[in-house]
Amino acid sequence: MTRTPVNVTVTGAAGQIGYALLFRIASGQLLGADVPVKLRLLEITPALKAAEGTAMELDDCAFPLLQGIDITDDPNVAFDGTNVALLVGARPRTKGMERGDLLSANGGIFKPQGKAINDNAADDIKVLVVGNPANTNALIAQAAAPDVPAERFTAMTRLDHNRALTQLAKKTGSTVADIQRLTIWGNHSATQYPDIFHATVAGKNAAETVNDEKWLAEDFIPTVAKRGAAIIEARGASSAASAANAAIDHVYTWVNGTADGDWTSMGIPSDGSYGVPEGLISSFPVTTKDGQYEIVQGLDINEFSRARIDASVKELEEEREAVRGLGLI
Ligand SMILES: NC(=O)c1ccc[n+]([C@@H]2O[C@H](COP(=O)([O-])OP(=O)(O)OC[C@H]3O[C@@H](n4cnc5c(N)ncnc54)[C@H](O)[C@@H]3O)[C@@H](O)[C@H]2O)c1
Ligand SMILES: O=C(O)C[C@H](O)C(=O)O
Repeated sequence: MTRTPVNVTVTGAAGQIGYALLFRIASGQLLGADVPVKLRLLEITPALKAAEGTAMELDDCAFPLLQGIDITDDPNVAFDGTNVALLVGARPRTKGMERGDLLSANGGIFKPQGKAINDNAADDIKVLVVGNPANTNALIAQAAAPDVPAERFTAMTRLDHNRALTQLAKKTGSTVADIQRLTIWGNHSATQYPDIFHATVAGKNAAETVNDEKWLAEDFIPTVAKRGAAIIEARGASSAASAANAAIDHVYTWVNGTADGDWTSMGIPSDGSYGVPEGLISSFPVTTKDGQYEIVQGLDINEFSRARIDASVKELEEEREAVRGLGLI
């Protein structure tokens, strides 16, 4: 039976992440190896020609699942009938900046895009915000889309999750496949909290296996939280292939489900769980099934974790106040 193609919109399609992302979407890695896709590429006018070049290369791959590519600088066209929207297009930070420094530069992009999603997208729209500061940009887009269920707007902390998996695997001499139930809490920023207290390595509690609070506080957490800056320092440009990979992972897991007994991390609107004020888009441990996610409930949060979750949530509240002040929500 022929399946109806899923419309996938990628903003910032001519950028670094766009280039690493589009070919993987078209090859079936975003939604599944049997799901045909139509791509919509949104760019600013001066970058349309570059986006056309990428589309030519997509054509030249002859991907069996790719059933069309539209390129536009009009958000209303880009989000028309869209089922999955990847909001990547935004200015990346450069050396010495924090992601929050991008609030006013990038915040203005997400309000009109949120409105265009509200007015044009398909009823089952799922949105992933990658452009930084991702959590608060997701909040801005969501606020501009009152007709779309709030929980469809998510922000990417899967890159942080993947970074934490690898650091923990290295420390414990295991592989990432041995690790389950790791959590990123809070903001995709230097205040984020990668939590290993509920994680397992080969079935054993990760924090007990590591048994080294100094490493946790002084090595693991800062390495994960500041990895984006370390990549910028090393590459002279922000992460691109690993960010695209995380975007693929985020949507694939949202649509296709988490493995039994495991969970993942997603930036999602808080329902008040774990003391995170309702409505803030904060990272939580989530399970997914049938295209829906649920926050993992009932985890014991120790003092070490509580202080760090609270600090990141405080930053999210400050960002929310800042964008309120800018009239973006
Ligand atoms: N959440 C994460 O984990 C994560 C990881 C890596 C990068 N990022 C962020 O992703 C964003 C993109 O990074 P990049 O390296 O691809 O940047 P880039 O500069 O290479 O590309 C950005 C693209 O967005 C386009 N763009 C700008 N305004 C737009 C608009 N209004 N509509 C559509 N397109 C628009 C630009 O023309 C450019 O082609 C940055 O904000 C970066 O900080 C987030
Ligand atoms: O750090 C950045 O500015 C880019 C991205 O958010 C990352 O985490 O690599």
